[in-house]
Amino acid sequence: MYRILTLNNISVKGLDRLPRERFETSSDIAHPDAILVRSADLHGQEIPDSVVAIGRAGAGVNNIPVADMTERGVPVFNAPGANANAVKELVIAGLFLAARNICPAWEYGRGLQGSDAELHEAMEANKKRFVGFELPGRTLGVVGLGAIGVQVANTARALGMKVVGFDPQITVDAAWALDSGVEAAHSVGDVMARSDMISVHVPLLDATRGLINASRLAQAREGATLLNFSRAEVVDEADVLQALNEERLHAYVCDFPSNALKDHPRAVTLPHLGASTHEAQENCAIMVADQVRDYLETGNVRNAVNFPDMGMPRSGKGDRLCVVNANVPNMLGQISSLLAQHGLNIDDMFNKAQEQLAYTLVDVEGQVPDAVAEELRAIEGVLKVRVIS
Ligand SMILES: NC(=O)C1=CN([C@@H]2O[C@H](COP(=O)(O)OP(=O)(O)OC[C@H]3O[C@@H](n4cnc5c(N)ncnc54)[C@H](O)[C@@H]3O)[C@@H](O)[C@H]2O)C=CC1
Ligand SMILES: O=C(O)C(=O)COP(=O)(O)O
Repeated sequence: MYRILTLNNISVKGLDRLPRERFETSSDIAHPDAILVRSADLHGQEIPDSVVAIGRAGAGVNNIPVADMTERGVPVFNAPGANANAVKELVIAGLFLAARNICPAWEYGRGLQGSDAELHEAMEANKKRFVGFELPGRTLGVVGLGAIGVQVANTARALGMKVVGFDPQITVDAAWALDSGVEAAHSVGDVMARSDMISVHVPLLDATRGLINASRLAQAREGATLLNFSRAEVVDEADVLQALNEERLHAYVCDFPSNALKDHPRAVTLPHLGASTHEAQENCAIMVADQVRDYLETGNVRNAVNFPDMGMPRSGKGDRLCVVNANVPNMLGQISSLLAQHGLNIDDMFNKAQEQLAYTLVDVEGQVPDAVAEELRAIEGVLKVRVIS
């Protein structure tokens, strides 16, 4: 029986992928084999030694201590693209919110008082305060052309916008998926300078913290709109507030309220709703539950941010050894010699490395005694050993 600790609401459609006879899932489990999580912050929390996998039912993994998990030989899975449409739809809504001044106009409408005739007179007299602009012909700048950025760029093109995009590490798949009318910018500053509206879709990393700051905002067009549905920290909040107050920015639409921002008349702060659709929650939970289940039951890896993708069919004759080790010379040699010393014949073997870590699947003929697994664990550089019967 595998024990899965769930933090946050994980869609039941995902949990249903874990058969009850082999998986116990609960928000209260001691010594779990795996953790399923959404946005709960695991930094500084004790992650039990029993944990061999973490699944993030979503895209961003900045709430998980990935480097620590890598050192422990624990893969961190996510669900790339599974919530991209949901985020894209909210970003497109954000373009309209800003372009047509919908939030302040709605607030004005709600604040009207008097008879219907008085309301009518007041609104007709005041609607000029909320005159907006239309999207066709305007330029949207997209920073980060991954799963979400590509969809935002393509939809903006379909709405008649010009689009410029910047992503120094765009994948071949993303480049193929991108509308051919999207123009390449050569830096974030270039995006800022060429765009009427800018939307940021990068992960939160040391390199992207404060990516949009005073100097980048100084490169933006007068009256530009900034949208941030990635992470609050990607944008320097004080610098954005200053740009809003100096009316250099028309609006800031984001998914991250703060005390400084939430009441600003030209900030729209949604409560981290980007992925909050039934569809996205289900897609993410199903994808990540399948991946974690596969890893626990077969050792195969799909979509781990810190492990190489690996799949090897079971040879069917004996146990499977899953060894996570440092990516240094002679690890495979040591593993196979130790198995040979104990008379364990290797039936099939697959090894792949990613950065400082390597992962090895070994199907042996017969069973791997506990003592052999312990000897493997004692090899310097071996981080994790599992035996799957
Ligand atoms: N508001 C919400 O509810 C949600 C927020 N997100 C956030 O959006 C982020 C992006 O999500 P996806 O598009 O699914 O991820 P992704 O991994 O498919 O795309 C991210 C892209 O950003 C690019 N990138 C990294 N550093 C960059 C830089 N300095 N300049 C330009 N591009 C850079 C990468 O090369 C990659 O192509 C997530 O990491 C997460 O933080 C994701 C889903 C929901
Ligand atoms: O997928 C992401 O990165 C998100 O930010 C979505 O977060 P959530 O799962 O809605 O708490």
